[in-house]
Amino acid sequence: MHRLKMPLKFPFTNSITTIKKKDIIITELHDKDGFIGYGESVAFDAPWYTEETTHTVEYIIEHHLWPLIKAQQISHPAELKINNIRRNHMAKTAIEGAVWDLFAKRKQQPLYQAIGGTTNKIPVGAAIGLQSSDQQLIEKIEQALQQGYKRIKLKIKPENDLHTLEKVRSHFPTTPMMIDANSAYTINDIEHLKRMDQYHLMMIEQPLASDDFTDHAKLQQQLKTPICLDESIHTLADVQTAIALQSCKIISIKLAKVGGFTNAIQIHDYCQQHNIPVWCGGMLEAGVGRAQSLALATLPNFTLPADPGASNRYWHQDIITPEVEVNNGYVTLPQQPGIGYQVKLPSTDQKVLT
Ligand SMILES: O=C(O)CCC(=O)c1ccccc1C(=O)O
Ligand SMILES: [Mg+2]
Repeated sequence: MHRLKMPLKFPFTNSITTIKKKDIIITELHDKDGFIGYGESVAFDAPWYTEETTHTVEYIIEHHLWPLIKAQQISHPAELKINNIRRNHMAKTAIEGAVWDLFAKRKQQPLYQAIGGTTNKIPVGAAIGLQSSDQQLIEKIEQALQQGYKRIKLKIKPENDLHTLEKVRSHFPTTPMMIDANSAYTINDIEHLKRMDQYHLMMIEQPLASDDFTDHAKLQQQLKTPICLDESIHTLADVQTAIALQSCKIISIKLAKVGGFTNAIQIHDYCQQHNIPVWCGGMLEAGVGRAQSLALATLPNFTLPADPGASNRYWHQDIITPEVEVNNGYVTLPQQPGIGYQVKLPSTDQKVLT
């Protein structure tokens, strides 16, 4: 486990918190033949998005996950038995992602192909945090469009939301645009939220609480704008509940939320069978997590642009070479085995588990 601290280029603010730096754990998994797989913990240092933090991830890996898996004999990553550890999906992803990378490298295959991806060209969008003024927000959107991003996701919160959308839409009347509330509203805001229908947004992400499938269903019934669930979705059972209750029309899948590729693929397939489009949300990932999220987004039902874009959007310097680049709104994944990028890590703060 490599422990890194990476400062963001600029603070990223949502309805709950402001992120200025990330504490990241990169896992490095060795096999007896000398192959190396990498995984990433995308947890934050506080439990505002899910219950996990960088510290709980480190603890669970060292004291529970690694002891559980180190003697397991598997011939495919889907055989990994980690379900007797409840939840802790970010910790599991940091290990499971490394197992998949190692597996793909052993097969001499790009990770995206190993998981069943069908293209290496992924449309990506830009997520823009809350800004201190509308003018600043307009400038940030303009910059992102100039960098080639084709869809814009705005963080919102109840104060000023309609006013801001009015301003943004008057500057960018046709840009594909969506908003993410990170649970800032309640069902009592239903009349207020209905007024957002006039801004022809692609979706509103997670307007209500993360465990509130019934109120999301009530809201979706009255809202033309599609609801996308993010924080509500941790398991296939969550997806089944959301679809059965019609709590949303779109689902955001993140590896870290659902405990890795095997679960993410299952969720993707279920959504595809039920005509629910999915897209790959971002977690301000460093290079390893970014490459893995983008690999996931090559599955065929990821039909909407992904969050994870260019490395240099968030980082002064990423931990992979080459860095992830965006050209004309697309990331093109390399054809090298595994994640396809070289990982370069400082040798300073690491813990060896045997
Ligand atoms: O560009 C990104 O990585 C996505 C930014 C983002 O919206 C986000 C970042 C960190 C945690 C949660 C979220 C979210 O989608 O809610
Ligand atoms: Mg979100």
